[in-house]
Amino acid sequence: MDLTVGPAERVAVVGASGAGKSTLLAVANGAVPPSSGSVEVLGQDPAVLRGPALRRLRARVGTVHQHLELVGPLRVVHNVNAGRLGSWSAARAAWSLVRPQGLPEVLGALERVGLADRVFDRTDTLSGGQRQRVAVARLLLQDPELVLADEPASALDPVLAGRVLELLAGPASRDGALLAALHDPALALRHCDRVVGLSAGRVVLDAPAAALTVADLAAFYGAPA
Ligand SMILES: Nc1ncnc2c1ncn2[C@@H]1O[C@H](COP(=O)(O)OP(=O)(O)OP(=O)(O)O)[C@@H](O)[C@H]1O
Repeated sequence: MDLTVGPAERVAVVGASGAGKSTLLAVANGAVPPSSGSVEVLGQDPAVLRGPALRRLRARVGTVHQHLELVGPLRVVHNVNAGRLGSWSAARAAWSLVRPQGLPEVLGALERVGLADRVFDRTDTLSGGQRQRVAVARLLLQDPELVLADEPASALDPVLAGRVLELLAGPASRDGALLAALHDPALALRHCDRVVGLSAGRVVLDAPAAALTVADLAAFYGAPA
C-alpha cells in the first residue's frame, strides 16, 4: 500500500469486511508496526519514537476505535477525560478519578454529541450508539490534529451519524486530517473529499468524492445500489 494523506483532507476508507481498513488505521496510529515498509505520521515515524517523543505524537493523533476502548465500569466523565491523559501528569490523572478535573470542558464535549445529561452515568449502562458518542467526546477533548476513526457512526441514526462526522472533520478544517473507515456510501460521499477503497490490503480505488456516486460505492461493495 502506498497512500499519502495531506493537510485538510477528509478521507473515507471503504472496503469489504477484512479488506484491511482497521489495520491501516492501526498502522497509522502506531498501534501496529508495519511488517514491511514504513509509515510517517505528522512528519514522524512512530516505530522509531520512544518515551516522551512517542507520547507527544500520540497526543496529536486521535482515534475512535472500532470497539471504542472505553472502560465500562467507569463513569462517562472519566472516559471522556481520558482524551486528556496525553497532556496530564500521572498524579493529575489519578486525582481526576476521585474528583473529575475540567468538568466544564467535559460537559461541553458531551453537549456537542448530545449526551451532557449522562455525564455521571456508568459507561456500561449506555446504549451502543451512546457509547460511540462518548468515544467521540473523548476525542473532542483530546483535540488532535489527525483523526483516525474506525466506523465511528456504525451504531448511530442518520442524523447523529452526520453530526458525528462533522465533529470528526473539525481538525481537518484546521489543516489537520480525517481518515475514517466508513461502510455507509452516502455518509462517505457527504462528509469526505476523497474515497480510498481497499481490497485484500491493497488500494484499489482512490478518487475524489465528487467524482463518485452512491451507486459507484455500492458497486464497489458488490451490492446493488
Ligand atoms: N491481530 C491480527 N492478527 C492477524 N491478522 C489480523 C489481525 N487483525 C486483523 N487481521 C487480518 O487482517 C485482515 C484485515 O483485517 P482488518 O480488521 O484490518 O479488516 P477491516 O477491513 O477493518 O474489516 P471489518 O470491516 O470487518 O472491520 C483480515 O484478513 C484479518 O484476518
